[in-house]
Formats: sequence, structure tokens, C-alpha cells
Amino acid sequence: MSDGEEESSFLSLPNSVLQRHCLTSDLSEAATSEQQQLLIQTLQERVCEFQARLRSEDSAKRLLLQRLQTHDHQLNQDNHLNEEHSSINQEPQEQLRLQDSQLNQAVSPTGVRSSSVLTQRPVSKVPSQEQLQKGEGEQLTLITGLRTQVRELEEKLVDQTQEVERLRSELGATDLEKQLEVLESENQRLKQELRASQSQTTCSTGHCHQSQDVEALRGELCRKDEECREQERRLAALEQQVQERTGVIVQLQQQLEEAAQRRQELQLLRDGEETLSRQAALPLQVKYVTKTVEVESAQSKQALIEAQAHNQALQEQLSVQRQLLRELEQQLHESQRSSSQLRQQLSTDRSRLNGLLSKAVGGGNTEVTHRLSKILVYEGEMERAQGQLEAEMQSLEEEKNRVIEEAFIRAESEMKAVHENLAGVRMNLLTLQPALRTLTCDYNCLKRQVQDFPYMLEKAITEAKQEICQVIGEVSSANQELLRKYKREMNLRKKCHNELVRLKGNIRVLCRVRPVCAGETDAADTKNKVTFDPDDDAVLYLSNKGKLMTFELDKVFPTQATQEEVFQEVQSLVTSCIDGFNVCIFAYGQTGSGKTYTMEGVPEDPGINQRALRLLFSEVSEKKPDWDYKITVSMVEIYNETLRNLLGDNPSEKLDIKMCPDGSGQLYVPGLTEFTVESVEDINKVFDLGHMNRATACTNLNEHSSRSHALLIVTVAGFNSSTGHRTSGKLNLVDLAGSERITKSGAEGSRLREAQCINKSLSALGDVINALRSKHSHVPFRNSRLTYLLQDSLSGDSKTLMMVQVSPLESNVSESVCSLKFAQRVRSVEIGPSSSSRRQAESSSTSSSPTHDGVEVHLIAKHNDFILDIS
Ligand SMILES: Nc1ncnc2c1ncn2[C@@H]1O[C@H](COP(=O)(O)OP(=O)(O)OP(=O)(O)O)[C@@H](O)[C@H]1O
Repeated sequence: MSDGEEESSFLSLPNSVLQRHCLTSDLSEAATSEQQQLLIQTLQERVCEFQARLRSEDSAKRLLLQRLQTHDHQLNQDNHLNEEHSSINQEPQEQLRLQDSQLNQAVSPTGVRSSSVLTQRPVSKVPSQEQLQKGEGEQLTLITGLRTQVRELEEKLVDQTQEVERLRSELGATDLEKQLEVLESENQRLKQELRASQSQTTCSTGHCHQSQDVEALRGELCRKDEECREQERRLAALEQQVQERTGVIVQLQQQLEEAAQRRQELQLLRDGEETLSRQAALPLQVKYVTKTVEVESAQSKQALIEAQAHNQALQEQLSVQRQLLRELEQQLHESQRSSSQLRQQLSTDRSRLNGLLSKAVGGGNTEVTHRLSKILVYEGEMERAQGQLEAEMQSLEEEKNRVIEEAFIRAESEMKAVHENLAGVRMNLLTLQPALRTLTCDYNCLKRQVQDFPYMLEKAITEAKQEICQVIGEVSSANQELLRKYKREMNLRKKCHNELVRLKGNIRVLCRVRPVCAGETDAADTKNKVTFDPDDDAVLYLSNKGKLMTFELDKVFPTQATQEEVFQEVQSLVTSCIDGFNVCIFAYGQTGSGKTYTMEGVPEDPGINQRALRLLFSEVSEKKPDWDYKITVSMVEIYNETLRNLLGDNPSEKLDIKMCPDGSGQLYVPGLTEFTVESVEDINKVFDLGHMNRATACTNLNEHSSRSHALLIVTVAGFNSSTGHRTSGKLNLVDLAGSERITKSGAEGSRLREAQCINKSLSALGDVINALRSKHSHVPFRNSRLTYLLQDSLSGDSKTLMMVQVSPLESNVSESVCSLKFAQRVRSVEIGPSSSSRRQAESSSTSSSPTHDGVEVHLIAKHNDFILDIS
């Protein structure tokens, strides 16, 4: 390579790079970075070469300078022989000319070959010392300038290297780019070698033509590269479209699955319709089937509409997909056509290259042959790559067509199934239409009925209201009538009951003979002195001192009479208490005659007290809910004319009897405790409390109970909510103290006082009863605490029952006679309305002031009118 060629190559390098950059301006920035790298590489190489050349020139100049100095020194010593001078200086002159030429070439920045200072020197003239020094200075200046330029170039080189590294790091490099880079560098190298071969050899005209052809082929090659890139881009676009189609196919598959689900739903609907049709054949289920068909036909219609809409959407999507497919096929055809054209051009170019190659081979130009063969090899590689690309495109195209075909087939089959389902649904709808018409008729009929229903309902309600009002009025009047009748009947019953009681006697006297107890084994007492009339339960015979005494009472209970039988006889009085009458039931008799047994009884066989309360509970519960009763209980004891509260907190406290301050004349006991009882348990609790308090107030309960009167006062207050009627009755259950005579008992002291008090109260009771039955204007209630306390229950319409207890023992005969005489006296007062006045007169004439103890008493018997005179 000559200096001129080197200069041309070195200086024109940027231009060639720029030119190539222009040719590939449409390439990516990666190509630009490759060009810059190539430029930098070339520059580095040139810089290295230039430095090596400068070093060699510098050493040559130094050697020449030394020689010149040696030569001058010889000239000063020997000023002869100019020929020798010329012969001696000829060689350095040539060397200097060559050196100047090189320097001028290196210094010229424009590449213009300028005439240097050295070329203006006369060749034959030997330079003087000053000229040599001057030239040396200029050379040094040039060298310095060149070094400065080299440094600047190195700095630029460093900057360019950094810039290239930065760009490379930013852009990266692909295999294709590397391949392109290798191809470019190879191309550049071939170009340089071609130029070198052109400059070394004197090119013939044919050679010039070959170079032109090569250039043309290169351009063609670049164009092919472009076309290859275009094909790659199209291929990428096709792949993207294939991916999109794949997505569309997936969507179509999903839609097909949905269509399958809808087909299953339609199948279910069809099954339901078949079931409906079967059920429609059953006349008993017509109504139910009608309702079901009505509901499910609407569902079928809705399903049909949805299926048709879905079918429409599927068809639209299918048409869109078909359109896209047609476009893709068109693009594919175009790309295939362009690739075939390219292939033809390639084959043409290859043939031309082969021709050139054969020419070059024929011309013996091995270098050109080598270049052309390489070009052919590259083209072959490109063709193979293109072939592979086309094969891949073909396979992709086939795959795409296959997938589209499969999807299309599936879509068609699904569409066919959907169509079949739709046809089935249509058939079902056709079969359902008659039923639907019938249902519509029924519906319209029902609708009319429903429309008329409010009016009919209102009319029916009005009529029902009228009927109800009428019935209510009738019922109300009937109720009023019934209530009136009920009141009348109640009053009648009350009157009848009262009349019955009155006919029985407002004061009834019963007698109960207790049995001989187990402990009473005395031989004298074992003889029973009391006998009964088997034909008359009101007669009692008492053997006294060999004389048979006859007593006629209201009823005599023999020894075997039970508690229940005794209560049967007194329960009508309890009922009177509920009706608002005051009732007194007395147990009268000597100590141990069975008073407490009859009134209280024993736990396993209760007496009148508990049975009366039980009867009250049952009676008042039967009268509910018209009547609401409240039953309260009090227990008091009268001992030595002292009233004590047996249910109070302090049983020793003495109670007083006072007149009500309201002027009603009623009496009340301040501080008397009352308990409301509602059950047998309540009664037992009250009795237990009374017994306990009575026991705590005395040292000997048996003796104490014999010497005191025990009163159970039961108040029954009733209220009739329908009539507003109120009743209030009082039931006094009195266990009197023992009635034995003081003279017989021989009591003294406190016992005497007890006996006197007992006698006084019992006599007062007899007087009161006598006065009441005799209709005396004055009734001596105040003569004893007992009669004063029982004033309300002994006067007016009150009813009294005296249960005379008799001991069957012979030792008690005299007391039994006294008790029976007292009972008969009480009973004889009340005989009846017809004879009452007579008996009243008789009674008043015989016994105006009856006494119990040793007083002459003349009692008039009830029926036989005999007078029992006891002295
Ligand atoms: N009908 C009867 N059947 C069986 N036993 C009876 C009957 N009547 C009374 N007794 C018994 O006779 C005894 C005396 O009776 P009770 O205590 O009732 O007499 P009383 O008149 O109340 O005496 P007191 O005046 O002292 O209280 C008791 O043991 C009692 O059980």
C-alpha cells in the first residue's frame, strides 16, 4: 500500500462510515452503535500505525542529522571535491525528499497533496547548516503538532469509546446484530481489500465492470437485507395475529362451553315440559300443572330468547373471525408473492454472480474470484435462512389453519347442537301454545274474578258485618234474657235453699254419740246407755237410772257415723254461707264427748272445719268466672271471757269487741288476724298456727281446750262481675268448752271460775237462741263474749246448727242427759211458722230465762208436745 492510498484510506474512513450510516439510516440505533464501534476500531488502528510511523521517521531524521553534522565537519576540514559532496549528499537528499513527502502527507488535514517546503529546494544544491537547522526546527514543530493531534485524537477516542460503551449498555446487542456486525466488518474488509487490489493492479475495463457489478450486488444485498427484515417484521406481526386468533379461539371455546350449558338447561326445560305434559293428563292435578306450565313456559320463552341472542352473538363473532381470516390469508398471499419475487431476484443475482465468478476465474483474478465466492456463500446462507424462515412461516400458517379449522368445526358442531336445541324448544313451545292459550283464558277469567273480588269481598264483609251485628244483638238480648233468668233462678234457688234451711229450722240441733274408745274398758262403762230408733234417725234413747228417756232432735248420728256423713248434714249451711248468709255451727257437750273430733277431726279423717273449707273452695271455683270469692280465716279463743287471737303474733294479747264507727251496727274485733286461704295447704298452715299459739298460752292443752271456746271464723266475700252483685257470708265453727256442771266436778278456785265462765257463756248462748226464736225485742247478746262476738251470725237470717256430742258411757249419763235437754230446749224453740207463735208463748211462759246449771227448765218437744220437766 502506497502513502497516497494510506492517506486516502485513513482520511476517507469517516466518510465511508457516514455513507454506510446513510445507507442504513433506517436501521435501529444498534446499527449506529456498531458503526461507531467500527469507526473507533479503525481509528485506533490508524493511530497505532501513525505513531509507529512517526517513531520510525523520527529515528531516521535523527540519523540523517547526525550524518549531516559529520559531513559538515568534513567540509570544514577539506573544502575540496564537490563531486564527492554531491555523491555523498545524494542519498540524504533522497531520504529528505521522501521524508518531507511523508510529513506533508501526514500534516495535510484535507488530504490535498500540497507542495512542501522540501520539494521547493533545489535537489542538486547541498543544504547549508542554517537550512538544515531550520528544516529540523520545522520538522520538530510538525512533530509537536502531530503529537498534539494524536493526543486530541486519543482523547476523542476515549470519549467515543465511553459513548459507545454507554450506548451499548443502553441498547444491548442481539445475535442478529452481532451477525450483522460481523457481516459489515467483513464487508468493509473486503471493500478495503478490493480497493487495495484495485490500486495495486492496473485494472482493465472488464475489471471495472466487475467492480460496478459487485457494488450493485452489494446494494442488492443491502436491499435483500431490508426485505429480510421486513419479512421478519411481517412474521412477527403474523405471530401476533396468530396469538390473537388463539385468544379468540379460547373465547370461542368458552362460548361453546356456555352454549353446552344452555343446551343442558334447555334439556332440563324439555324434561320439565314432558313432565308437565304427563302431569297435564291427570285431571286431579290440573290446577297444579296449569300453574307449573304457566311458570315454566315463561322460563322456556326466556331461555329461547337468551339462546337466540347468544346464537346471534356467536354468528356475529364468527363472521368477524372469518373476515379477519380472509385478511390474514390475503396478507399471507402477498408475503408469499413478495418472497417468491425476492427468491427470483436472488436467483438472478446468483446467476449474475456466478457469471462474474466464472469471468473472474477465466480472467485469472483470484482475488475477485475469492470475493465473489464469499458473496455467493453469504447469499447462500441468507437464502437458507430465508428458506428456514419461510418454512417456519409455512408451518405456522399450517398450524394456524389447523387450529382455526378445528375451532371452526367445533363451533359449527356446537352451533348445530344449539340449533337442534332451539328446534326442540320451538317444538315444545308449539306444543305448549294450546296449553298456554287455555291458561291465558283461565288467567283472564281469574283476573276478572280478582278484579271483582274486592267488590265481592266488600259486599260479603258488609253482609257478614250486618249478620254479625244482628247475631250479636240477638245473642246480647238472649244473654240479657238468660242473665235475667239466671238472676231469677239464682234468687229462686237462694230462696228455695233458704226456705229449705228454714223448713229444716234456722236453728237445727243434731246429736252425735261418740263410740266407746279403746282405753275406756271400765266394766261399768261398757254398758251402752244410749240406744237408737232404727226407724227414726231423729230419736235417741238414754237409759238413766232405769228409766228410758227419749230425746227427739233433728238428727241423731249413731256411734258408727262417719265424719263424712256428719258433714253431709251440715254442708247445706256452708252453701248458705256462700250465698251471703251467716252461719254458726256449734259443738256442744261435756268434756271428752267428741266435740273437737267432730269439728277438727284427725289428720287422716278431718272434721267439719276442714271439710267446710274444702267445700267452700270447690263451690267458689265452680262459680268462677262469674263470681270471684275471697275466703279469709281467723281463729280466736275465749277463755274466762277473754278473747285471744290465735293467729296473731302475740296470742296472749286480749282482744276487744267494738262497734263499727260507720254506724252500720256491725261489730268488729280490732287487731284480729285474718288469713286469706285458697287451698287445703293454706288451711293446714292456719290450723297448725292456731294450735301452736293455743298450746303456748297454756300449760295443759287438753285441759285448756276443755275450758275454752275455740272459734274458727271463715268469711266468704263474693263479687259477680257480670251482675255487679256482692255477697258476704260468715261461717263460725265453734268448738265450745266442756259443759259439765260445776256441782258435779266440784271445782274450786280457778277451776271454779273457769266453770262459771263456761256456764255463763253457754247459758248466754241458750238465752240468745231462745230470744231469737221467741222474736223477743231484746236479745241478750252482751251477756257473754261468745254471744257478743257471734251477734252478727246469730241474728237476722243467720242459720245455726248445734251439734250435741254425747258420750255413750254410763258414767257420763247425767251429763249426757243435761246436754240432750239443752239441745232439745234449743230445738223446741224453733218448731215452724204455724206453731212457732204457740211455742214461743209456751217457751216464754215456761222459761223466760233459761239456765243450764240446776235451773228448772221446761222444754216443749217438737212433735209430741210433751214437756220435759227437769228439776
Ligand atoms: N266419733 C268418734 N269416733 C271415734 N273416736 C271419737 C269420736 N268422738 C270422739 N272420739 C274420741 O274421744 C276422745 C275425746 O274426744 P274429744 O277430745 O274430741 O272430746 P272433747 O269433747 O273435745 O273434749 P274436750 O272438751 O276436753 O276438748 C278422743 O280421743 C277422740 O278421739
